[in-house]
Amino acid sequence: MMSDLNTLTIAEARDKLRAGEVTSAELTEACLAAIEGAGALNAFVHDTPEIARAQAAAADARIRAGDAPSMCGIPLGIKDLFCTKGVPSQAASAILAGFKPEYESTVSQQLWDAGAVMLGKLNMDEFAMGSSNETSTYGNAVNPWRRGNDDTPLTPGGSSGGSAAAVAADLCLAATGTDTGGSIRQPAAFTGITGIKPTYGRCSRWGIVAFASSLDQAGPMTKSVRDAAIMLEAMCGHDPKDSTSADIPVPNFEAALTGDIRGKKIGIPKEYRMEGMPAEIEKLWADGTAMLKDAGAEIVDISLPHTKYALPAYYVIAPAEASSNLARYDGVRYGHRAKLAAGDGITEMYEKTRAEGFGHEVQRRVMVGTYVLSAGFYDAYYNRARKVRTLIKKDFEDVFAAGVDAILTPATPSAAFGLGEMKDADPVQMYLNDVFTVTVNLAGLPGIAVPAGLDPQGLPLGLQLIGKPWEEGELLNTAYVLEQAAGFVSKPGKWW
Ligand SMILES: NC(=O)C[C@H](N)C(=O)O
Repeated sequence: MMSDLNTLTIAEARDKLRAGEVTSAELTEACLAAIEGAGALNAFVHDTPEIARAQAAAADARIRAGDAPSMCGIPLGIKDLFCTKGVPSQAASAILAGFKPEYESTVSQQLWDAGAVMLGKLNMDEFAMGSSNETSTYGNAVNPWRRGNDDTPLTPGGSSGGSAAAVAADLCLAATGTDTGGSIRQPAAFTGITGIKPTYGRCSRWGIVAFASSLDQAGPMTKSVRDAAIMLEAMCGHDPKDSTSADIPVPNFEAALTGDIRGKKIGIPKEYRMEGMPAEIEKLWADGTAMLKDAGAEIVDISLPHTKYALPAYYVIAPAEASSNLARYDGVRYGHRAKLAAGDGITEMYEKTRAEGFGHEVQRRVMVGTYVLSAGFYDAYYNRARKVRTLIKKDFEDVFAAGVDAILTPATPSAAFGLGEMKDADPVQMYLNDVFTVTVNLAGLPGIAVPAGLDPQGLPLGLQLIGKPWEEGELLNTAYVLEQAAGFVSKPGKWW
């Protein structure tokens, strides 16, 4: 058996599987062994080796029979936010302790139908609320990257931190993530991997635990842009069970990777040049711009004037929707119910259950959300935020209407930070991580993070490309050009 099969990309593994050079069973065992040796990363929170071995055997039979879709036999990790039938699906929350869904999310079902293999469930921020994975009931996942020889543990980002850590550390070939305000792109950037949030409506949200329904989207987290194209195609498509899922044909995204972006217009938005932006982020952005220019793209300065209102609008709209979505966790239907004292009634049951079951960040969002939706404040906060959202969307529409094909920005305002460094600080500090990513969710656009360089301490940095709605193929192709030009091949040194 070849060694290090877990380090393969999806595309490499697919070609070897089809050529009969490896089996899915071998790939799966390599990943299971890698997971077993990576407890220190706390990336996988429920392993499913029996399911993995059975799916791998079925995939091998399919491949032998000549029926090998691209994802067939590929071992994956699944974010704990996806409901997986009979397998704990807790959204990293104590309130869903013991919850094993009776059904499978549409996205994960599509992956299994395509022959992919489930290795287990991945750590995340509780209900996807956070940017460091520190709000998880399982404790945080750890970034496999370190600053030089400094062994300070770093965050893998959030909320899809377990997915990012697992892919970066080669515990799986790829993973699913979800992105409400940056949860795929920020952890991808922090761990040197690729993550795409497709257009809102591309992937079905059915069976994915809801956080903020008008913003949530699923997407792949992978070791390359090609892998993102392959896996995204298997994840998206119309689903009548989700009314927001779009009935739009799914193209062959891999075929879009021509590497030719000559004549494409790339916009550089001046509002993303924040005051006090670290020099390494400035440099990364300038380098990325030069790479696209060298590849034949036309670089244009653009303005997205309402950008500065995006973060406040997001942190009104997302909590508002969360407070409504999370009302269902009441101690009655599933998950945790608090022990009651004699004389406690239903109100005490709700109060105690929710106080015990939800972590602090989730409680904060439920309170903020309830406040901004309350009768006296609805117009001042929620309605105003919705109007701002419309303006942000229009900023992008205007730029695309003027001929811009894609927009280049940094993915995050910094490299990965130390665990614990921001946790107890002002929550707004944590929210600032999302400053470059939330606009994309508010406007419903596709956005991709591509690793493009290292900071002076050797940590990965990512660039973000934002595309036109439903043009993921074009976006992936531009990202592919950036990836090839940046030539990011670094891997974290193994310490775990
Ligand atoms: N879910 C996300 O996209 C993460 C974002 N940082 C949030 O806390 O809302």
